[in-house]
Amino acid sequence: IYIPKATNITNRKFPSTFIWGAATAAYQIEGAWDEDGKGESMWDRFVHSDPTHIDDRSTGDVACDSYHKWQEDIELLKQLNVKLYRFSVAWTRILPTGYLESFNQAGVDYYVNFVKALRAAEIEPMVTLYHWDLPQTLSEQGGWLNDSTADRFGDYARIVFKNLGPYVKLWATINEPKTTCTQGYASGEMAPGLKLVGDGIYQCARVQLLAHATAYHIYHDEFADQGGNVTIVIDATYNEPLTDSAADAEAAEWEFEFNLGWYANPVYLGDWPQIMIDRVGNRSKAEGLSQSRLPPWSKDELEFVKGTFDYFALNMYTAVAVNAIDEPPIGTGNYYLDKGTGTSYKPEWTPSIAGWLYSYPYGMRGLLNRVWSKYNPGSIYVTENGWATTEDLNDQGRLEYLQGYLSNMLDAILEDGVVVDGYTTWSLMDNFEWARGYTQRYGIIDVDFNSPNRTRTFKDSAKWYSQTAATYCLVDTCVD
Ligand SMILES: CCCCCCCCCCCCC/C=C/[C@@H](O)[C@@H](N)CO[C@@H]1O[C@H](CO)[C@H](O)[C@H](O)[C@H]1O
Repeated sequence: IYIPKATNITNRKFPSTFIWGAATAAYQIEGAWDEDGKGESMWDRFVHSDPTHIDDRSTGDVACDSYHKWQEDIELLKQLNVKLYRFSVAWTRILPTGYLESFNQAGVDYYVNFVKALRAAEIEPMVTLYHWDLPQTLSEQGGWLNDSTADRFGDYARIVFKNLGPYVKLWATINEPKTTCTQGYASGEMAPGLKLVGDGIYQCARVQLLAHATAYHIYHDEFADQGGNVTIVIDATYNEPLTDSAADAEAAEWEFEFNLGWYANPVYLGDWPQIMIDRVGNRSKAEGLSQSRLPPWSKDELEFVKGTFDYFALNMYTAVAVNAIDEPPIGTGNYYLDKGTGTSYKPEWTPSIAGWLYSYPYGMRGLLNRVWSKYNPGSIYVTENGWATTEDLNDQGRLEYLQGYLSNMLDAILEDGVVVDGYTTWSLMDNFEWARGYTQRYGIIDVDFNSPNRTRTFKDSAKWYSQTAATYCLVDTCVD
């Protein structure tokens, strides 16, 4: 793949208050899948039950071995000059079955030691409570289709808040609920591998939002004295109309609402986006259903979910070109048909080795502006942003992607007045990339998965990022 040089990189400095960071997730880096009392998660079951679920037949059983190498990881963060580390807690280390009776002190001790060590290194922990590794026991009872999973999530969140809370000020409840619902409960590409693209996909969204709100209220009702901030992590694309037509502009708006709005609207504004209520409702009715496949909220639920944010956590990687299409035929209910849009990528955007990820740096500025003006969140953290490559220490393509996206982020901050307080690049190091196994690398630090030691080596992008985090400058020399 030819990757052109990024152009027009700003030589202005980031504000001195901006926080540079890196991100990971428990299942993708920890390994030690059954050690020290940890229970089985739905990802453990997914990879073990059928190796063909994963492109290279690999697992996260060992991954980066960060469960044992966490002190080394903190040294890497220090060398990177970052002041923020976003990582996730494995639910099954704390509650191996998801139920309180299975409480595992060793899991709590592990993470308490970890956040204490981060603080000692002057690195702020940003803790994600759930990054896709649901306890298998709960998954067998319906997982994110079962309303009671929201209560189990509350039980788990309370334990983590109580024990880690003295050391943590930034919390994220659930990572990318949309990806779980679309790929775990609809395409079946991710755990738990279900294909419920008509109704389960919508119920999954509802239960995850209830779980998020449950944790948010527990924090603010019971642990307000800790003074931290809680939100949900939502992933989004920048949706650019394919052409200048009014129809494509409207389609891009629908695409936005059926993706980001699906999760952000209930939390930031209240209720599902109106276009989803209308389109799924009308299509459900035409299918002869008595109720919309998009489950309506009760009045109490609406109030419970609305306003459950202290900042906006945004995962942003790619842009998508959107076009209007003829109304899809009524038949079997399907989220993708409900959406009523066509998606593609523009030829001038640069492809990565991941089929879904194209580089269009302006998309970062465009999306930040949209999120800022639509949801008025007060503060945004970009909690994931990164580039897929094969294994390569000379990752100039990643460096240029990050430079371009961060340059546009700075334009949003300085030119447009968007408040972006911090950034955690995806990822600190190469890791288990879900259904892609180890075939796609997102780390700025290389991990040698063939060595028992899981040797870590700075790539070119990590060298550049550590300089940037130290100087607040994306190029060699900046003006103040
Ligand atoms: C002929 C062309 C057809 C084009 C079809 C276009 C379809 C557009 C679909 C856009 C899909 C965007 C999906 C984006 C998903 C990401 O936000 C999500 N995968 C990111 O999740 C994080 O990914 C990281 C790297 O993949 C990492 O794995 C992390 O754990 C995730 O949180």
